[in-house]
Amino acid sequence: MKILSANAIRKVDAYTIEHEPVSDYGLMQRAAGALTEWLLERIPSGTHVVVLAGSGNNGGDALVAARLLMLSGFSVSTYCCHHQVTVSPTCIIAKDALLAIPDADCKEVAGRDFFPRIESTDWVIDGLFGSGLNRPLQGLAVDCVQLVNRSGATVVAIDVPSGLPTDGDFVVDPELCIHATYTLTFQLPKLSFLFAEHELLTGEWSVLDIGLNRNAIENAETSFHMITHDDAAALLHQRAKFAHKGHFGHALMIGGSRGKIGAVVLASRACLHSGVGLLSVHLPQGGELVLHTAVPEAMVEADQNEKYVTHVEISGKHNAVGIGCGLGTHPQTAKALEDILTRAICPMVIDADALNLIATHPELKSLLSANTIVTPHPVEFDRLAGKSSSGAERLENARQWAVDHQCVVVLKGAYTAVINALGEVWFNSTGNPGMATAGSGDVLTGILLALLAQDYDPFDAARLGVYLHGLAGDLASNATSQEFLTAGVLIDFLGSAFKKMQKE
Ligand SMILES: NC(=O)C1=CN([C@@H]2O[C@H](COP(=O)(O)OP(=O)(O)OC[C@H]3O[C@@H](n4cnc5c(N)ncnc54)[C@H](O)[C@@H]3O)[C@@H](O)[C@H]2O)[C@@H](O)CC1
Ligand SMILES: Nc1ncnc2c1ncn2[C@@H]1O[C@H](COP(=O)(O)OP(=O)(O)O)[C@@H](O)[C@H]1O
Ligand SMILES: [K+]
Repeated sequence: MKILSANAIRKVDAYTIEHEPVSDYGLMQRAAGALTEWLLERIPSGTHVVVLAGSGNNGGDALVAARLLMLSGFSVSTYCCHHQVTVSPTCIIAKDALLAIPDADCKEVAGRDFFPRIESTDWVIDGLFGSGLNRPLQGLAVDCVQLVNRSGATVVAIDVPSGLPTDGDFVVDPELCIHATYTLTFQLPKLSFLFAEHELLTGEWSVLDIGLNRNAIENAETSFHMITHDDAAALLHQRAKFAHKGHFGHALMIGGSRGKIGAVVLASRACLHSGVGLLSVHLPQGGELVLHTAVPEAMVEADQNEKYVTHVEISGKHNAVGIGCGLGTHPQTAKALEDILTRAICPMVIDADALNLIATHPELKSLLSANTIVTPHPVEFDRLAGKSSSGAERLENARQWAVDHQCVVVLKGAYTAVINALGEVWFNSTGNPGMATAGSGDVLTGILLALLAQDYDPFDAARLGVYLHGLAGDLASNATSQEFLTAGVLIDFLGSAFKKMQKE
């Protein structure tokens, strides 16, 4: 699923109006119709609704919704905050249609004295600004936003919470933006909804289909996508009837240090449960018995050192290497990492402490082979690339890093971003906060290693892997709870996640 910029959406909008039997106002009615349908299923009957309409088409949507809610029997008070001298022609049509209803309550807000009174039991429909916002809010709009935010009312933002830039192209002061309970956005998700700092502003968001032209969407250029179930399912390889374990690769997992053997155990278990043919694990000698006991399916290559990894034999027998889980950052481990990066010729996934070592030994970056997968969480990424002051800035830095190092960057989070060496970004759509628990990143590394060993293209492996990982988390939390989720439980649900991806 594409994520389009405000500008691209405007073009799709215009194309739809030009090529389909629908006018500007017709499209607005469709949008407001979808919105009202959503609202009617949720607003308790008898609720007083306050509608705030700006002077653009977002305001027009709000005015059409106000009319539809009135016709459905709701008590609706509408306030027009015309922050511009020119009001959009479609917005004027919508307003005239509202005023044509007997008893329509529609007031102009000419200053603070005209502001509505908002009760905490009210529902507010925010149609002040949508995708046309091009700068931070000022003046009366700010006062209006703050009135809404302090009211305690349930707030439904149309398309985008007013004050939030659709593409995340400027940093928003939360005081200058609507804090929506729900955001109902049209047709496609918006980039700025995917940054952690905007959760307070968007609340729970969902996408409403308003039937914009499919061809126009297909032809629109963008670097941003969301991974859907169908996208991920299409990447899954089918297994041949006569396949044997040699067809599914021999992976080498390198990790663990004293006190952190569990990380490599989790990653190894996840790898074995993700279809790998053979798995060898290289870990400090002290962890050998633990690994044999916890993961009997794996072969163990113990390091000469008891507590940390110091030297790994890299041979041609391995199809993929994973390194980093619980690895520690001992100087001798840094040397071993340098040696591995120099000699390994197969695809690699690099996580956790291996990334921390690269951050403290930047000369190692030049040893990364093309299409290596790196899986930093935001703090690890900032160590690698320098601090970012916002989610949007970190995403841009990660794109640049992927291009500069010709790597696949998996920037982990609630909407994990998988970025290829061209700077194209695919955001994951599965997963939940139950996965914010120790070791869930190790599970991801195990999955990715298994897919690489099975000869998946690294960018495909990363997209499929993050989707499966999040899906396992969703299935686990639905069957138990987010609180109950541990990395081990996540592995237990990997089987069901793969099953959901297979063709019926
Ligand atoms: N694209 C679509 O698919 C559809 C869009 N519709 C609605 O149209 C909206 C976009 O409408 P518009 O392009 O008219 O834009 P808006 O209604 O978002 O904004 C109106 C105008 O305000 C001005 N403005 C921007 N930032 C400002 C600021 N900080 N202070 C004061 N003025 C500012 C701009 O000149 C902008 O054009 C969408 O968000 C959506 O709600 C729907 O009506 C129909 C379908
Ligand atoms: N709120 C969340 N929603 C969805 N996924 C999440 C959330 N929090 C964490 N995750 C996922 O869990 C994993 C955590 O990885 P990481 O921080 O490396 O954990 P650890 O170091 O404990 O193994 C990532 O894949 C991340 O995307
Ligand atoms: K809005």
